[in-house]
Amino acid sequence: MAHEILIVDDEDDIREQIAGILEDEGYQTRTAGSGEAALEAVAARLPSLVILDVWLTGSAYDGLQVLDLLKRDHPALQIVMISGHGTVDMAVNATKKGAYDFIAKPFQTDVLLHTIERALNDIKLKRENEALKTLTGGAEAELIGISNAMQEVRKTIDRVANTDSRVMITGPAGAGKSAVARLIHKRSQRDDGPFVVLNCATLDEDNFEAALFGREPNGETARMVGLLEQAHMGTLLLDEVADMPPAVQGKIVRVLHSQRFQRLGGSHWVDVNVRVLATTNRDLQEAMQAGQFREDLYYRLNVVPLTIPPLENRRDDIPLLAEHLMLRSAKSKGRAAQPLSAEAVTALQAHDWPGNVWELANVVERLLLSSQVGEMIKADSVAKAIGEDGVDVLRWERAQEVMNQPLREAREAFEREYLLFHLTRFGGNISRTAEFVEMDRAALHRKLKGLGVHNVLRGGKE
Ligand SMILES: Nc1ncnc2c1ncn2[C@@H]1O[C@H](COP(=O)(O)OP(=O)(O)OP(=O)(O)O)[C@@H](O)[C@H]1O
Repeated sequence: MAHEILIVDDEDDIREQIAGILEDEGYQTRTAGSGEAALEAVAARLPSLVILDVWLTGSAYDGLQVLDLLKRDHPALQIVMISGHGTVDMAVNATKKGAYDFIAKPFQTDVLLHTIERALNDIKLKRENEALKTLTGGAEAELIGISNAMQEVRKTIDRVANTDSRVMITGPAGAGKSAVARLIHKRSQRDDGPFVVLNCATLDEDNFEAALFGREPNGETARMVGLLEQAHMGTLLLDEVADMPPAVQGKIVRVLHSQRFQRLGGSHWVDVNVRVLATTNRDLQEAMQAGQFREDLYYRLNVVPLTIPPLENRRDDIPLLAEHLMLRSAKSKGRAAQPLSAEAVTALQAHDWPGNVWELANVVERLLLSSQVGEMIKADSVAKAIGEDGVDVLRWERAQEVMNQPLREAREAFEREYLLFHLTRFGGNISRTAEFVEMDRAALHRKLKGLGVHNVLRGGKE
């Protein structure tokens, strides 16, 4: 995807000259002749980078003030300053205020191009580092699997990744839907743009629209840039899209049609260029029939349907997945990976994995942590690691305690243990737990609160 660069200079011919140079290099450009026009242009649509003249005659704001204002609202925006009267002081001041670099006029074309390239590469690196940091949360774009089902999934990815088609990824919790979405982004020409995830299951209705569309500043709150805008030139994943509140569903249909929207409290239109992918673990046909999911949104999102079967229906994938997850765990824990014996792999293949790859990842991590360095992992350790969740939480002493309580308290104690067990099993993820215990997410939240175990979720993933 071509990067879009905003050029801010009060001199028409310099603006045009820079725009010409950049367009020849394949960049898209926009121009602004004053500080005010620059602020408006950025508010209308976030560019990849801004080239900003320090001296803006006839403007209410000079370049350094514009720099301040842009950095305040968009800390990650890269800004390269230019000036005809560059002094070292000015350059130092600008970089202290957050400018990426400072170029003195008259500048050579290759200096300008090199600086821009460096700035854009830095953005990409930063994003990759962020992705790496969340590696254990599933942010890598790697898809292991040799089963027929996964080969089909991979074929579909190959076919659609490099188009702008919307893809609806369906499958049970932990099957790898987000992993597939990341791979689609990684393989697309939007690869150097952002990959932004909107988790529809965790946002409450009141904050949903602000998170998605952003908010103009008012007396109390600063401007907030929504996820839709953050995904400009990249991909937005609507994770667990069935949980999107009905009012937002209607709004997003319009955005998908027009690629523009208004921030909350705002009146101007923000144009975005975003590819949208969605995941769901619910049957959307059913949700539509129940009046919980809009038909028009369904048809807009379901351009390419892609289904990931549960792990128990593709046991061929388990050996390679286990090995991959072992390496991943070992890396994140700073330990050496431990070899799995053939019997251990067979034992892993025999289990049904209701929590799918998440559960497999948990068990593999437990095997790693409980084994001695260099020790071959055996089948009985696997059986123990799989069963351990239950033994850990529902301990016999506690069961005896429960037996001595009146029914109401015993039931509460059981419910608490039961839900904690499944929450632990699903890494603190409410949506996945709710799906497994067959409860509505909101009802599960209320139940946990009622049982006084809501706090264990703090810091847990949703
Ligand atoms: N085929 C795969 N190859 C490698 N890693 C995988 C694969 N499938 C899943 N994973 C890993 O397993 C974990 C769960 O996968 P992911 O988050 O993509 O599942 P999901 O279906 O989106 O589940 P949920 O919506 O419940 O989070 C992640 O850490 C992911 O990286």
